[in-house]
Amino acid sequence: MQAFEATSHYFDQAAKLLGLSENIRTLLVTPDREVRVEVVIELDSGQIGNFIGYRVQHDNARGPFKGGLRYHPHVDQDEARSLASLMTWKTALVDLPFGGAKGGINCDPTKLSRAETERLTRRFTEKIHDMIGPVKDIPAPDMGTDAQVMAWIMNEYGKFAGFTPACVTGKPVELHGSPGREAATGYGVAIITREILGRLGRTIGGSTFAIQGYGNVGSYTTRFLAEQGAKIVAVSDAYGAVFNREGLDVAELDRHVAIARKIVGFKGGEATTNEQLLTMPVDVLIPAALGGVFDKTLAEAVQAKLIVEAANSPTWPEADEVFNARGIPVVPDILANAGGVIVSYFEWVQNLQNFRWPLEQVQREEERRLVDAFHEMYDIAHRKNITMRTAAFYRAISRVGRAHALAGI
Ligand SMILES: NC(=O)C1=CN([C@@H]2O[C@H](COP(=O)(O)OP(=O)(O)OC[C@H]3O[C@@H](n4cnc5c(N)ncnc54)[C@H](O)[C@@H]3O)[C@@H](O)[C@H]2O)C=CC1
Ligand SMILES: O=C(O)CCC(=O)C(=O)O
Repeated sequence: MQAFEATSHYFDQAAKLLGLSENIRTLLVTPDREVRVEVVIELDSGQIGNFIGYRVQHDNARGPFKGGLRYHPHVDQDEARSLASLMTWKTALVDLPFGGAKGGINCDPTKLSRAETERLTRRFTEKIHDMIGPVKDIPAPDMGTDAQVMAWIMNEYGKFAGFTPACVTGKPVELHGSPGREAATGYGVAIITREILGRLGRTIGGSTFAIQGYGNVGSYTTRFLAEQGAKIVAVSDAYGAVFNREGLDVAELDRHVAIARKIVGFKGGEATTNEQLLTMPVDVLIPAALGGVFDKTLAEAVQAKLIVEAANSPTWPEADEVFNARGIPVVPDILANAGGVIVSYFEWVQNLQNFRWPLEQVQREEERRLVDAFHEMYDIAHRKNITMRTAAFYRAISRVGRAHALAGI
């Protein structure tokens, strides 16, 4: 099974409950537009570097296409299609006036210099500039990209369209970005974790956590949970993992990562592996790195009592069934990590209005939207006796379906 098939499987589970006809299901599941471009740059060595970039625009019934750009060696058309579809359901679930898109470049950003990354980003923007823009499609950061990459996109896009900060979100705060966007996804994961634990009669302070991935999402999630008294017993990145039964000192860990650029070598815990981290006996397991992490075998070995999907698509459908059968609740990606796109929406609004919101307002509004969406989803799941994932898709599909019906074809 490939990524888009997995996302479509989750879509189908909820679409059946909604009683949608085959034609409407096809309309909702099929991407609107898919672009694949060759991106050729000169490498620092003087050699030519050939890369392939993608942008998939899934659905725009509720507003402009919206979604991140990923720089990673696994990026391909199918992954972009799957992630674009997830963005449609994510923006609808938290009721943003956007559709869904996703894209990226098949490359290893850890092997590119800053100058090479800039040339790659500018050339990719040049290739797709006619399909993006503030009322068409608004990219944002995802794995392997950050505020600097977004600044280059804004600058390159401006060469074609004039000064247009709302063409991309997740920009540096000094360059029309929003306060709170960098931390927004992790901040949201911590809020959602607090809410689900509350529903289960538990607290962040009384729970242990293992977190896979220590990039933007994983590290901010860890910090916000630690601030609320969480015992973080294990974290990992692409190079390895660290474990401390008594709880890691997160401030110390951050000091180590700031210098070493990786978790490996941190003295405040024992070295361990990603595989061990995923099967540790913790209260809450938070995948915050790649997709496709949990297959059936791993799902059977997981000992956590709750999973909060900070990463996109970490769970294959057969693993989802195992978690369900084992009574392990899974908070789905399209809600758990929606804080990022919520604050992207605030950034877009601020850019369109040439106005700046303070951080407190951004965080307050992010929290309100997430808390409302969480309890709405949780209540649907409870009432209909379905998983939180199916309830989330159910709510999102009904909103997108209604928009299509009202707009007409
Ligand atoms: N950046 C954002 O605002 C949002 C990101 N997401 C999702 O969150 C996930 C992480 O994204 P970011 O934190 O932005 O990426 P990032 O590039 O900042 O960090 C990725 C982290 O994952 C680690 N990693 C990579 N391969 C790994 C492996 N095999 N095992 C363990 N760790 C591994 C990397 O070393 C790094 O620590 C992705 O699934 C992304 O789609 C979702 C919503 C918004
Ligand atoms: O902030 C955004 O527009 C999208 C972030 C993203 O790619 C995601 O939520 O998966």
